[in-house]
Amino acid sequence: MGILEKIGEIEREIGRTQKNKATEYHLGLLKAKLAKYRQQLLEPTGKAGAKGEGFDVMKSGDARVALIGFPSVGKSTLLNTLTTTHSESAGYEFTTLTCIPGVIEYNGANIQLLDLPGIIEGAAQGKGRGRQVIAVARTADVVIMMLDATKGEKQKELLTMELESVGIRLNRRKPNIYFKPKKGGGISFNSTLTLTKYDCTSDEFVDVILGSRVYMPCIYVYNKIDQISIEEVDRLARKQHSVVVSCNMNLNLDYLLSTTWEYLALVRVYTKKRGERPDFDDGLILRTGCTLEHVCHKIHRTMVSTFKYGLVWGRSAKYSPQRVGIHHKMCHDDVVQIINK
Ligand SMILES: Nc1nc2c(ncn2[C@@H]2O[C@H](COP(=O)(O)OP(=O)(O)OP(=O)(O)O)[C@@H](O)[C@H]2O)c(=O)[nH]1
Ligand SMILES: [K+]
Ligand SMILES: [Mg+2]
Repeated sequence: MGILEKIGEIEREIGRTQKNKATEYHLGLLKAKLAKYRQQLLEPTGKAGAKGEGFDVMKSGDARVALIGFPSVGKSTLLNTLTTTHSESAGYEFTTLTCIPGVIEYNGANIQLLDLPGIIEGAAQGKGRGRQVIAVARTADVVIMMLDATKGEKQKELLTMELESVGIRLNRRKPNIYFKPKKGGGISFNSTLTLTKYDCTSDEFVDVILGSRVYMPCIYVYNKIDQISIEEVDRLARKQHSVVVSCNMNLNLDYLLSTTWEYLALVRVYTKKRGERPDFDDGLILRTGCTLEHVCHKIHRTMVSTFKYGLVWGRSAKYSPQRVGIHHKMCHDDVVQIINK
């Protein structure tokens, strides 16, 4: 019998079995068996699979967020709640076997949210399809590490180690160092600031030398808070970079969205024509720290060459409107009018 048939058989048996105290143990065994077979589906088979096909999904929208976590923490439930896409969610592990993209609309931006298979210890070495999952995470602008609030802190440590082992640095700043190889061998390095003993650890230095490191913002999302005490919720909510939610009960998901927006570091800027009202239905989505030059580029590639000055209303303006040059830094929800030569 093939794996798929075995899976089908167990699923049918689970479907037939009434849920009650007497069958609880038996159902548990069935789910464990199901998870085992589903995990085998994830394992690379034969030569072709050894390399493992990637989960390449086209990038779309203004930014990308990847969902990383152990099996059954509720990743698919989150995707189902926040987007119109459906991803199978169920009470057994390895329900999701591939990458499923959905879209969150927030502040006028389209944010691509990627549901992924659960990863397990050893993922970075290729266990499950861990490598492929992690490869997708690398392409994201923000990682949401989903954790089961009813389980210990161990999951966070293990996942962080898996990601670290392949060069993904979470919530850490890229050290301010650059280097160039010297002609006669060796390297010379330089810092953009004066280094003190504490500015850069030897590990960070190795990171810079080896390159291929990615520094990513990460939100630790503790799901299933409906299952824990209020004191415990409070404790988890106070942790750095953490948000507590219940995907099933729709608790605190608004806060998760606003935190995601903040970590994505996006801003929305509106444009207006002379004598007209701003078009509040159609903002431009840019990165925090962008200047009027970025805005011009976003409107049209030739805009910069004809730019004379800008008029800005909003938080970046000292008074409204303020006449500004091309290097003016924009704030979220600013309105700008561009005057051409
Ligand atoms: N109590 C509780 N259960 C939840 C919550 N969110 C999800 N679940 C349950 O957790 C189980 C797993 O949910 P999934 O969405 O399939 O989890 P997943 O992380 O996508 O799982 P895999 O794809 O197998 O890795 C399901 O039975 C969900 O109903 C929550 O907020 N509270
Ligand atoms: K599951
Ligand atoms: Mg899933």
